[in-house]
Order: sequence, then structure tokens, then C-alpha cells
Amino acid sequence: MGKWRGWDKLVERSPWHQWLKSHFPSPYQVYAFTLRFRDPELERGFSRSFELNPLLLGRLALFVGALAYALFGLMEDVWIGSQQPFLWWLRFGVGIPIIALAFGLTFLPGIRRYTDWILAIVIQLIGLSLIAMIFTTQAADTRPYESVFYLLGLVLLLIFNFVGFRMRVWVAALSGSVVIANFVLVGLFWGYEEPYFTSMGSMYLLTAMVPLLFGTTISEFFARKHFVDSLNLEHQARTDVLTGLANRRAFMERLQQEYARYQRYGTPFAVALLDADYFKQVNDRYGHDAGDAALKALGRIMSEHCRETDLLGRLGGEEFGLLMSQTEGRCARQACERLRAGVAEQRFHLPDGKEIAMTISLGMSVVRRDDGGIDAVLKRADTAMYAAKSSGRNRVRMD
Ligand SMILES: Nc1nc2c(ncn2[C@@H]2O[C@H](COP(=O)(O)OP(=O)(O)OP(=O)(O)O)[C@@H](O)[C@H]2O)c(=O)[nH]1
Repeated sequence: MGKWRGWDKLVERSPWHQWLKSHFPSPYQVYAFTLRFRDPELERGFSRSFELNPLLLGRLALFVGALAYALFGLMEDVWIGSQQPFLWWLRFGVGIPIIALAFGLTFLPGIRRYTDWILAIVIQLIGLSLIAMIFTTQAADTRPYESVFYLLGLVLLLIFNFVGFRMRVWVAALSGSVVIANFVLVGLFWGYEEPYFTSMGSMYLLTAMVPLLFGTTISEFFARKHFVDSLNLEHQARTDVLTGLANRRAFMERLQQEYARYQRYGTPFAVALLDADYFKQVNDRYGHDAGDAALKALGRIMSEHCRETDLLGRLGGEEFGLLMSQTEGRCARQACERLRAGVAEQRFHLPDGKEIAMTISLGMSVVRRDDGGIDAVLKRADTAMYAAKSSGRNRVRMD
């Protein structure tokens, strides 16, 4: 996007961008012009969130489009009896093979990211064939209304372009505009001398494009908004409100996944249960709000002492859990010691300015072959944690 920086700046100052920004707060920013998420990972997640595979949708639209295109041709040739073999050739010799070729291309590996462009090119070629039909029937002057029907064909093509394939909005807008521009250009050079047909025709096409563009933009906007809202809700459902750490549900899910991985690949893991020592005294002495602030600070300090691959969660009250992936024995114990020492060395600032010291007791266990599930691992960690408490607190015990 580097070369578009000037353009981006211009768009960013527009009221449209400001409005979008208020609906897609960071980190879900979208490009104002193309309505795409700035984060490629998010964009991929959004595409995946559609149950309908875009390739499948593209194939379906190509098939239906080809069927309609062929049926119109058959009706004209067989039933009405076209007087122009050139049109028949254009439809069945060029149009249908192009659609069939595009259909075949959608089966090539790695083509998925180019689907929009393949479909846009098909739209252009079919558009050109319809434009050729419009102006050759005009030139032949056989039936005065014939070219109007082909003009209606262009309107149908615009409908396919915007709503048939779920193309990216800006690609559809570009492709639709080129279809109209081609119609105007060909009309100016090969149409009736009098500009009535070309100007009225382009007015109809432009007017058809406005609601199509507007409608697809709105539906794209709401689809993205809905996606972002569902991500936010999912995040909230898995996050502890006070500390911002993973909540019990998220922690247990990760633990379950880790256990499944252990069963399948044998990658070990360790779990520690961490409990604040004499926390009741903090509440009793300084009040519940101060206790909350202390818990929040405890969560922050502990996460600073964890590895990125570890998961720290608040399991409830003043109890936390630490899941250490691909870790066992001595390494896990060292990690727990580091955490214990890190908390013990820290001074906690309460909202009223007072400073207190806090300590934690940790009980740790490493997964074993004979564990029937995560309950057994957790139970050992719990027993170890109570052993740490009863042997004086501010220490690590392993079971
Ligand atoms: N402020 C605050 N306090 C909480 C929260 N959840 C649990 N607590 C308090 O944490 C305290 C836990 O006390 P106990 O289980 O008796 O344990 P303790 O005082 O930490 O003593 P030991 O665990 O034996 O070292 C209780 O007073 C709970 O009210 C919370 O979200 N906020």
C-alpha cells in the first residue's frame, strides 16, 4: 500500500473514513476505499467465516450465467429465428466457451485468490459480446426493438457482476464501470448517428449500478461489522474482566487441547495452580476495591514473568492457573520459581497510595502416561498447592 500513501491520507481525512473508524475500532481497522481489514490475518479469518466457499459460489454463478446466456440464444435462434448468424457465432462460439474456460480455471490449484479477477474478465468479455450484439442489430436494422433487449442483457450482467459472485466490492465497481464505459465508447463510434439510444442506454445502466453498488457496499459493511462483533463477544466470553487474563473456560479449553496433543504426539506439558497468600487480610485491611487492584496488579506482574507460549489464566477468586507447553520437570519448576520470586520481590501499589508486599504459593504437576485426562493433572497440582500452603506459603511444590 506504500505507493498509495497520498491517496490513503486523502481518504483518511474524509468523513466516510471517520465514520468507518468509529464502527471498526482498532485493531479491526478497514481500508475505507476497499472495505478490507488492514490486518491480513483478520481478512483471512473473515473470508473463512463465510460458510460458502467463494470458488463454489463463482462456479455456481458461472454455470447459471452460462445457462441463461445459452437459453436466450436458443430462444432467439430456434423459436424466433435469428436473422444474424454472426450473433449465433458470437454467443455459442465465443461467449459460452469463455465461460466454460473460466469454469475450468476455477479448478486449478492456488487459483482461489484470483477468483475475483477471472470473474471480472468473464464479465468484461460477455459485456463486449452483448455490446457487439446491441450495435450489430442496430446496424442491420432488422427489428427496431432487438437492441433494447440486448441492453437489458447488459443490466442482467451488472446484476450478476454485483450480487452473483460475492466479488470484492471495489472489483465489482471497477468491472461494472468498465462495462458501461465500453457501451458508451462503442455507442459513440458505431451506434446510431443520433445519440438518443447511447445516452438513454448509459443512463439506464448507470442508474442500475447505483443501487447495486450501494446495496453490496452496505451488505459488505454489515457482514464485516457482524464478524468484528462476534470476535469481540468471543473474546469477552474467554477473558476475565478484572485482570484481562484468560478466564476459567478459556484456560480449561487450552488445557484440554494440550492434553489431546500430548496423547497424539507425546509432547509433555506442566500445569501450576497459583494462589495468593493471606489475601483475605488485604481485603479486610484495605477494602475490597484495594483487593481488586492488588489482584489486577498480581495478574499483570505474573504475566510479565511468563513465557509467551505459556497460558496464564484466572480460575476464580485469588486462584490462577499456569499452563506450560512442551515443558516438564526441572524447566517447569524453574519457571514456577521465577514467577514466585518475581511476585515476592514486587511492591504492590494500592489506589490510596499504600504499598504492600504479596506472595503466592504454587502447586505444579507434569502430565503422565497413566493420567486418564486433565482432571488427574489438575488434582495433583491442587494437592501440591495445598502442600505449598501448609509448609509455610511463598513456595513451589510439585506432585
Ligand atoms: N477483592 C477481591 N477479593 C477476592 C476476589 N475473589 C476472592 N477474593 C477474596 O480472596 C480471599 C481468599 O481468602 P482465603 O481463601 O481464606 O485465603 P487467603 O486469605 O488467601 O489465605 P491462604 O490462601 O490460606 O493463604 C477471600 O477473602 C475472598 O473474598 C476478588 O475478585 N476480589
